[in-house]
Amino acid sequence: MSDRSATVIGAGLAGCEAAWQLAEREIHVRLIEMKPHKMSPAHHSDQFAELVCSNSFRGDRLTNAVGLLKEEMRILGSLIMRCADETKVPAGGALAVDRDSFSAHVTKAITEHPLIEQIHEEAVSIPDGPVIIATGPLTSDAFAEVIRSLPGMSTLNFYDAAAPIVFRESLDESKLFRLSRYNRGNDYLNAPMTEEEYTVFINELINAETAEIHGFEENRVFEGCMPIESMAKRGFMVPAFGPMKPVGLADPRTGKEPFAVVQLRQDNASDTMYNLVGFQTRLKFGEQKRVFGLIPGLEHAEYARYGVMHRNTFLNSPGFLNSSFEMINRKQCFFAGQITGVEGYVESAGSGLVAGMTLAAELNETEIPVFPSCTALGAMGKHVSTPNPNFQPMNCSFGLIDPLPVIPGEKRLKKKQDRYEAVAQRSLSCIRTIQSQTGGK
Ligand SMILES: Cc1cc2nc3c(=O)[nH]c(=O)nc-3n(C[C@H](O)[C@H](O)[C@H](O)COP(=O)(O)OP(=O)(O)OC[C@H]3O[C@@H](n4cnc5c(N)ncnc54)[C@H](O)[C@@H]3O)c2cc1C
Repeated sequence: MSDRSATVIGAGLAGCEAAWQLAEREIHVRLIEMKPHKMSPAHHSDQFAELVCSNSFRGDRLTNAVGLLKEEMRILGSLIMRCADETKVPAGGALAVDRDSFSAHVTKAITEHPLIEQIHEEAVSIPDGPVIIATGPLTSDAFAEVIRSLPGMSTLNFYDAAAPIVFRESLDESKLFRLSRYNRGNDYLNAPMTEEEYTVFINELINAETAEIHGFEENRVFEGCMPIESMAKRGFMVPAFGPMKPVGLADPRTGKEPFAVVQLRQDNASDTMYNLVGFQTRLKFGEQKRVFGLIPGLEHAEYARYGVMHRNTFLNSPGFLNSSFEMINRKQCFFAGQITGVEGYVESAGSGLVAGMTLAAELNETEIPVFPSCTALGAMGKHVSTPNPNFQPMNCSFGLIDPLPVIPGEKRLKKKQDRYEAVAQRSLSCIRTIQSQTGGK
């Protein structure tokens, strides 16, 4: 038995992946999971790596960022990807799984690993020594309080109320104008609307389908941050006096204030993503694309992240975690999964993989893997560790991964799919190098 050991708290997508990566590198793991004694409001099975909602791991092509992420994880020996591939069901270009079979495969692999010991209890303190905390978006209340009191912790969020974020290159900027309200600079992109356009938009908005509110997500939590569709339901002009107010935003092309305006604010340092200011929403994702596509300039908008309003415990990670998901103030204490500010099953497992590999290397005193931000795994690490006053959980997207460099004299690839393919190939070659330098069994 190995004399090097670590604790992993939470046997979800991230915790199982982290435990596996550690154990495969000869680290003895104590895996603490509160199920089945205590269940979060969304967990129902006694198996590990439970999929609490959809059975889809989303796109599986390399020209899709989450498809690239999956391939990186496969190369690095991911347990979650192996079990997902073993239990997949037909889903076109996506990877979907038989959820019970998937969880059963993960549970069996963890249970049969000789270096993983299972402890079925609720963690109510953080143990001394090397640890990875992966208790997820529905971390138990008592443990959330423990996390909240950690040194260096600025905020622990319990709800996620975010407006959609769109890729700049998908906007028709000929219909937008750049201006900050009252001429205080040029920081915002503004989509002006005529009265007719506003009327059509509001009618569609109030009739659009919204996502279901789970029993544990009481309505009252959303009062301080009202969804745009709820404002519109309160009165036709309410959005136009709220986030869509045109005051101080005269369109430079007409010299006049439009009837209403949608403001878009830069969302990342590389200026590739913009969020719709004040547009937090519970609309279903397809409805967001349809209804927000009525905003001039957003007809063909592609979404880096749809708006959401749901229960989600997550850290204000920038300044608290580094890009390997390790606490800046406490060496060998890592976080992994949705709690770090990544979003989605695959992203959660991916962060568990990075945390597990990194902690194993620290304990084994071998080369520490460094995931550059030209890879999907590295881009997620960069997202959670880069200072950002609007920090919000994010799915993996090409907007987060370093774009191809501009080489003077060389033509930029015209087609987006070709650019994504080139980004993916660059990333996979980098991941193969990391695997050859740091790989487990
Ligand atoms: C309601 C809901 C629906 C979602 N739907 C989707 C979806 O359809 N698709 C998608 O990609 N993502 C979805 N997500 C987001 C996210 O991808 C999943 O929540 C994902 O499971 C996160 O993985 P994780 O490992 O971080 O957490 P989890 O998979 O939730 O694992 C955390 C584990 O920690 C355990 N735990 C919690 N507190 C303690 C404690 N104190 N001591 C011991 N154990 C503890 C829990 O029992 C759980 O097993 C959803 C999230 C929620 C909340």
